[in-house]
Amino acid sequence: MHLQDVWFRYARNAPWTLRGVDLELGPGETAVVLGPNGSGKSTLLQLAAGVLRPVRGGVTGRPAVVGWVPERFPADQPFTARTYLTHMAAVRGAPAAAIDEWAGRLNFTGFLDVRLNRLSKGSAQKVGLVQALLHPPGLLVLDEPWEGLDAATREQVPAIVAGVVAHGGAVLVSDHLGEVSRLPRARRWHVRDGQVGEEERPANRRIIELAVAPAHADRAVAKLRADGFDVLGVREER
Ligand SMILES: Nc1ncnc2c1ncn2[C@@H]1O[C@H](COP(=O)(O)OP(=O)(O)OP(=O)(O)O)[C@@H](O)[C@H]1O
Repeated sequence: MHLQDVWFRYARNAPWTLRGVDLELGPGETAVVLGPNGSGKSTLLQLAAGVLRPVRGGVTGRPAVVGWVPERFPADQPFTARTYLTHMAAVRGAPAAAIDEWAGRLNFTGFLDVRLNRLSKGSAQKVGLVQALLHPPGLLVLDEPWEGLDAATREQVPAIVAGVVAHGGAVLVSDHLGEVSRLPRARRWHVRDGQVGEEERPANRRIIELAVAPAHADRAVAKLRADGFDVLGVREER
C-alpha cells in the first residue's frame, strides 16, 4: 500500500492536519505510528484504512480486506454483540464460527449475548477487535490498542499482529503510551508538525534499565522522550 503525497484537513479553511505524507507499507510489514496527543496519528490511520479520504494525493494498493479498530468502538447500538458480529461476518463473507473462535480466544464468550450498549469499555473494544479479525485482513489498523483493552487482552495484541502478518497482511498501530516495545520488529513512523518521518534505527544501541517510583514514571518518560531518547517500555518491577 502506498500513501502518495497525502494532504488532509478536517475543514476547507482549517489548518492542514497532515501535509505531503509519503509512506509505503508492504505485505507482512508492521508499522507503529508515534507522536504526541493531537499530532495526527488517528487521522493517518483513518486515511490508510480508507475511513477518511485525502484532500490531496492518494492511497494506492490498499488490500481488499481492511480490519479497522477505532480508538473507541461505537457501542451505542441496540444489538447484542452476537447479532452485531453475525451481521459483520455476513458482510465480510466470514464463517459465523469465527465469532465463537475469537470470543473464546479473547475470553469474551460470556458477553456475546449482552447488548453492546451494556458492555464495559474494555468488552466493547473486544467486539471492535473481533469484527476486524473475522476475515483475515490484508491490512489491520489498530488505533491505540493498548489504551482501551483490558490487561489480559493487551498481552494478546502482539500475537494477534503476528497472526495477521503470518497471513501476509500488513499492520498499522498507533501508540502514545510507549508500548511500541511490544512490537520490536515494527517500523516506527513519527508524526510531527503534520509530517511523518520514519525512524532510522541505529544498528548498535545500549539498553539502559531505570527504576523510578510509580508517581514519577510519567514525568521520567516525558523527560527522556523530550531529550530525544527512545523509551522502549514501562513495566512494574517484579
Ligand atoms: N473529526 C474531526 N474534526 C475536526 N478536527 C479533528 C477531528 N478529528 C481530529 N481532529 C483534529 O485533528 C488533529 C489530529 O487529531 P488526531 O486524532 O489525528 O491526533 P492523534 O495523534 O491521534 O491524537 P490522540 O493521541 O489524542 O488520539 C487534532 O488537532 C484534532 O483536534
